[in-house]
This record gives sequence, C-alpha cells and structure tokens, in this order.
Amino acid sequence: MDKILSVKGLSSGYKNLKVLHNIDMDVERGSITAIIGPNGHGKSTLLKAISGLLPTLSGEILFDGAAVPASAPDRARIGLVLVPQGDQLFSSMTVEENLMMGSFSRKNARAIRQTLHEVYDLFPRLLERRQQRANSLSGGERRMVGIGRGMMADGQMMMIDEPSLGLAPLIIEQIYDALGHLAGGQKSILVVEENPSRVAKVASAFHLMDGGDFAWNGSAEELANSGDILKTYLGG
Ligand SMILES: Nc1ncnc2c1ncn2[C@@H]1O[C@H](COP(=O)(O)OP(=O)(O)OP(=O)(O)O)[C@@H](O)[C@H]1O
Repeated sequence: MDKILSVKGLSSGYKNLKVLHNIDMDVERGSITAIIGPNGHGKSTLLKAISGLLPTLSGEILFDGAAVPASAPDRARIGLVLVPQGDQLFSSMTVEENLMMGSFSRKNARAIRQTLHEVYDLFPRLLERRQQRANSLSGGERRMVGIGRGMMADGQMMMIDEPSLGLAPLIIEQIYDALGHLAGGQKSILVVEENPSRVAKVASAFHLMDGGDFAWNGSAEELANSGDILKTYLGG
C-alpha cells in the first residue's frame, strides 16, 4: 500500500475533553477513505487533529512518510488541506473570489489559473456563476465552492467534513462523483460521512468511529457485507 497519510496511536481533543483515543489509520494515495458513524463520536475532531487545529496529545501523524509540522498553516502548506463542515464561505464575495482564497499560499499565477480551470471543469456550474456572490448560491453550489476552494490549495490530500450535509440526493451524487474523479486523478481524500451508503460507491476504505476510537475497519466489500455492524451503530 502506497500510504500518503499514516496516523499512529493518535489521541487528541479539546481543553478539558480528550475525544480521540489511540487512533490508528492509513490513507492510500489516490483513494477515498471514509470515516463513518453517528454524530458526536469524534469524526470531525479527527479531521481537526490531523489538520493541526487540535493538539496531538499522544501518537504521531506521518504525511508522505515524514512527521507533520506542528501548526495548521504549515500542514496546509505541505499539502494537507481541510474542507471544514458548513462551507464557511465569504458571503459577500463572488464564487471566483472565494475560490481564489484557497490559493493564498501559492505563488505561481499560471499554476493557480490552471487549478481554477480544473475546478470549473469539475463543477461547470461554478463557471456559469463565477461572478455571483456566495450568499445567493444554493446549498449544493456552496458546497461545490467549498470543495473547489480546497482544490485551489493544490494539496496532495483533502480532508472533507460531511460534504453531503443538508443536500438533496441528486446533488450528493454529483458531489461524490466529483470526489471520485479527484481521487482518480491521484488526489487522496479523507471524508467524514455519517451515512456510509452515500460514500459507498467511491470510497475504498472505511473506519467506523465510536466513542473516539474505531469500532470497525474494512473495505468497500466488507462494508457491503456488514449488515450487523450497520444495524448496531447506524440503525441501518
Ligand atoms: N469546540 C469543542 N469544544 C469542546 N468539545 C467539543 C468541541 N467540538 C466538539 N466537541 C465534543 O467532541 C465530541 C466529538 O465531537 P465531533 O464533532 O468530533 O463528533 P462527530 O462524530 O464529528 O459528529 P458531528 O458530525 O455531529 O460533528 C463531542 O462530545 C463534542 O461535544
């Protein structure tokens, strides 16, 4: 397995609350790995810990074979990009201005334009609305801008927190098709998703989060044959 990310014995959390206990996880390069499970068990916390927004209390995080730097901006700079839950767009700025914000740490203008074209190729609707303000976009369009802004950082790995949240089934399918396309183009994606059926078509590895640790790990095929696990944890 060609690992882009390796998390070993990671514990993390908030000031007075340790949420993650001894997490072990690898992410294969050019694939989608999904953290699944019910609300409030630490899925978002794991993305924040990997991106450096929360401290590593014990354990280690290796990115491309090397220990990650301490700060979140430095981790973003080496290519670990977080797309947070809830879009967090600049509402009075246009689609394109929001997208360009994602490239703030890059210098090569031509390469930035190239990535912008890639975003528009992946989400043609954003090209049509490039001059439209973010506050007048639909929920699905906002999500596309959030993911596109993550792409603009041109990291090797994107961590995306609940891309399907609040969206209609057809839009969810479009978003996941786009993520599948990105992974096909060698981006590595770690996605948090409460409902595993949404991501089952495109992810190759799954980790079920329960109480700050993984209660189950498996492949897409193993997930498909894991009826009892789905029932127990997800009410499926
Ligand atoms: N900023 C915070 N300060 C203190 N505790 C927090 C904070 N954010 C989350 N927590 C707690 O950490 C635990 C895990 O929350 P987390 O958001 O990681 O869960 P989750 O599985 O991603 O669920 P959700 O999808 O609802 O966010 C919860 O008990 C939550 O109350």
